Amino acid sequence: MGLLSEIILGFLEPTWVNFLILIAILIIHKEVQFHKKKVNVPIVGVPFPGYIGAWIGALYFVANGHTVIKKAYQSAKYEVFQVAMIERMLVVVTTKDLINEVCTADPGRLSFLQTIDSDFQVSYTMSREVHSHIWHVPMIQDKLTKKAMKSLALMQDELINACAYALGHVKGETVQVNGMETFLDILTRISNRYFVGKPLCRNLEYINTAKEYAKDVAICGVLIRIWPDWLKSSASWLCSKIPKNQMIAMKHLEPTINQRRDRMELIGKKWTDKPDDYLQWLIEGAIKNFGTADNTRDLMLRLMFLNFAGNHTSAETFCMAFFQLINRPEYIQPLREEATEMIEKHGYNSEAFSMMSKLDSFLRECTRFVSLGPIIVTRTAMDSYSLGNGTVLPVGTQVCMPHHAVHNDPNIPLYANPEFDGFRFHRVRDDLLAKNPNDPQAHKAELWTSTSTHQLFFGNGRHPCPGRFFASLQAKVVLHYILTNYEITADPKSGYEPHRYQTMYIPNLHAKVNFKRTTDPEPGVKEEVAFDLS
Ligand code: HEM
Repeated sequence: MGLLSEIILGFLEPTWVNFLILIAILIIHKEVQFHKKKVNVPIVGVPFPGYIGAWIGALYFVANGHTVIKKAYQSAKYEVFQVAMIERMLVVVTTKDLINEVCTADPGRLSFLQTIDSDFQVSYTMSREVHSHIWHVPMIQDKLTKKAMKSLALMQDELINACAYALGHVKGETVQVNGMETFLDILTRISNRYFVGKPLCRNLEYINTAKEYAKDVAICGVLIRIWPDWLKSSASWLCSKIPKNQMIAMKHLEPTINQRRDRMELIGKKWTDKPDDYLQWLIEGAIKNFGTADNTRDLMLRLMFLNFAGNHTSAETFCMAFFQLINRPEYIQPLREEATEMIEKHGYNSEAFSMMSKLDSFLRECTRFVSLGPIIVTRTAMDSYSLGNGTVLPVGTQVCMPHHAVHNDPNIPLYANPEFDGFRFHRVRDDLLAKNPNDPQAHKAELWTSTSTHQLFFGNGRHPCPGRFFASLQAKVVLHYILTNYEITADPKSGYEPHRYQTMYIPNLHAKVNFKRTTDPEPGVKEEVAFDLS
């Protein structure tokens, strides 16, 4: 064996010396990054200036990121500040003008895609191609939203089955479930009814893979990005779950894709009852873009990207709102009454749900009050970028905005009283309607899906979430169904406050909820669930 191979193999041994070498590499790498991307604004959350202080600050930030950012924003001392994280510094802008500037900046200079690339290490996790040619993204807003609005019956059908399966369908029976796990199951199944259709959306192995994907990508993104480029490929060995899940997804999707391609070739335009789901739009999109849909793996990766972008975000948001409802049961009755009134008036369709102003307000208030993290809309400087106030961001600097602090800022008139007020946004619409009953825009003011410098939950500017209309409709439909068919009660042993660490707020993953079915099961659902379980 050559000397070089012996040295390399030596490094693979799990010894203390090798561990210390790795830590040294990590520290040197962080130091180099720190100096290359030095921004001349105050660093908050560090006990004292300098290198050691930044390390202590970074460790403190893991547990207290939310308070560090909130306190810095509330102090009103800084237009721009930065925080130390383990793998990098992060710049935060606080004024309305700077927030607007970053949101609307030229993506070639302050890039969203580069942020996704470095945060989730796309080349090692989701594949470079899916990320560099994103022809599948516009379909979310164009086709998926329209399809969901038009065919609510599909959502209802999947929901009835998923709830019967997860929450029980026997009248009078109480089932206790883990909230987050259950909502992730239900919402992933519903989304996949629109992504791939039946029967795949009820295949337990496929759904499990679709659920796991986002978590794996997020974890692996962190595990890989902390290392210098030359070590990333080796670090990606730690992430064997992603290729494994891609293989499982391929196992389930390939036969369906082949079958659809064959039918398209054979029947062509005369195929009148062809599926109308995201997978089909992908196949047709590939043919339109490249003249062929032969690259099955590419189609699978794009579909899994959709699962990455939509499942956990929707489930965490829903769960977070649900836990707040559990803490505030006085909202249940008014929400039920409004839903009944709107469905009686408009029928069970997307219009009725779009007119449930109290429900929309409640959901937005939950996401304002708790949220999924302290920061949002992170952008990476592609060249040296001067912000409007003169702050220079060197190449590679990440800049973001403190949306949770903004959403709780009493100086913004809409949030003058930042305490929880579930119908805050409903009243805005009500006031507008009282002033001008014929104003068709009044119903659309300050909706949950609105985006602005003071409503940043779904992003704002160049890259607002294209899935937000789908996610909003889905959350409303699911919440309405649960409120009309189950009695919900808190588990006295569970806490419903979110876990908060670094730049993430996650609903309490251990919290349980009791669901008591109050209505008879829908016809046929019992048999269908039994069949799906077999
Ligand atoms: C409540 C659930 C959701 C939340 C809170 C959420 C949040 C966000 C946010 C904040 C952004 C913008 C990030 C930025 O500007 O930096 C975003 C982008 C995105 N979201 Fe969502 N999202 C949700 C649901 C969904 C769903 C259901 C889908 C797909 C069906 C989706 C697909 C995407 C995609 C593809 C982007 C990137 C857009 C682009 O490249 O311009 N999201 N999401």
